[in-house]
Amino acid sequence: MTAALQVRGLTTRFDTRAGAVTAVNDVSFSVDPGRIMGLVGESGSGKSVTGFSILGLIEAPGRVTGGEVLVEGQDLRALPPDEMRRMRGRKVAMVFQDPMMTLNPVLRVGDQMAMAVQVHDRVSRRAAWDRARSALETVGIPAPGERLMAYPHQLSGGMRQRVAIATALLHQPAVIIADEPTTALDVSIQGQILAEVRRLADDTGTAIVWVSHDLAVVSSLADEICVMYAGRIVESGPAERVIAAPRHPYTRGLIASVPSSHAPGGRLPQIPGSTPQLSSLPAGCPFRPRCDRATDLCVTEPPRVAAAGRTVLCHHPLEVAP
Ligand SMILES: Nc1ncnc2c1ncn2[C@@H]1O[C@H](COP(=O)(O)OP(=O)(O)OP(=O)(O)O)[C@@H](O)[C@H]1O
Repeated sequence: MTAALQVRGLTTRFDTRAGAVTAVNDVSFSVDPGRIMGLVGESGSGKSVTGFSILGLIEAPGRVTGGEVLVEGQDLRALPPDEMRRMRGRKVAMVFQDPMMTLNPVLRVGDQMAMAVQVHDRVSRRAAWDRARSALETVGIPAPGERLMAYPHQLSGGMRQRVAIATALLHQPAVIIADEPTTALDVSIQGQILAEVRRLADDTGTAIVWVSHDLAVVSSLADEICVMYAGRIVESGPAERVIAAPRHPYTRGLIASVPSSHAPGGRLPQIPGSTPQLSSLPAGCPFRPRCDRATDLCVTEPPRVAAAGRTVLCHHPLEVAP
């Protein structure tokens, strides 16, 4: 099976006053059709920059300096800018934390979704509205005909985010990059949307990259997980295995700090220290100053991939029972 999305060696740098920083450093992963990949890590780890880099949306002072982004086998980075624009929205779509990044406040939902259809496809207005209606149905919006007539401000936050997801679905893209789309919503609405997203991946075969700092959300939704730290993927693998038996000390720390993994009222352990400044990363392993397993080797040598079948960027990965 051709992967819906294959990212190889993606590297993105920003030229800042403090010097050049590598916000995305040799990132590789692939997502098959209908699968959901959760990209997790603390704030500043490079998740959003990864998403924007895939979509070719990095602007100065940033630049994608290397790597390949294959969508259904086609390298987006090799496309001329106008073809890349055509791919965006059609083959690869993005959903943001704030749905108003996608929605136009002065247009009815139906009008703007129909316009989004007609940007790429020459179909009648009627056919475009029909497609908008069925996209709303796909994300579980009740009474879609009424919602099409509404303006965005007449909808609840959860409903607006569903409309943004439906808009991303209009052209049946191979890949959707969703950047913290449920973070601003209350927990029950978030749960409903996550269930719809799971169903739409299964039903439509769209591959989804779900960017989140919230490991609890990602573990309930994703098939695979990639954990980012300081611009690198430090651990990746099937979601249930990564959660049940993390091998990177950073992943273990993230899991331990998820509230649901503890008795109510108990104090949550936090990973000591804070995320490093990309402009002044320590030599060796960037996680070393926060790691209780670090040795002299970690001070001098950057870690390499240390496990077969599962990526773990660590000199001293945790052992797991076979
Ligand atoms: N416009 C920019 N100029 C300079 N550096 C940038 C810029 N955008 C991002 N960076 C660098 O890239 C790093 C990663 O940012 P990114 O937004 O991808 O983090 P994130 O993991 O998505 O965090 P969050 O969850 O807070 O959005 C930042 O810490 C910063 O060093």
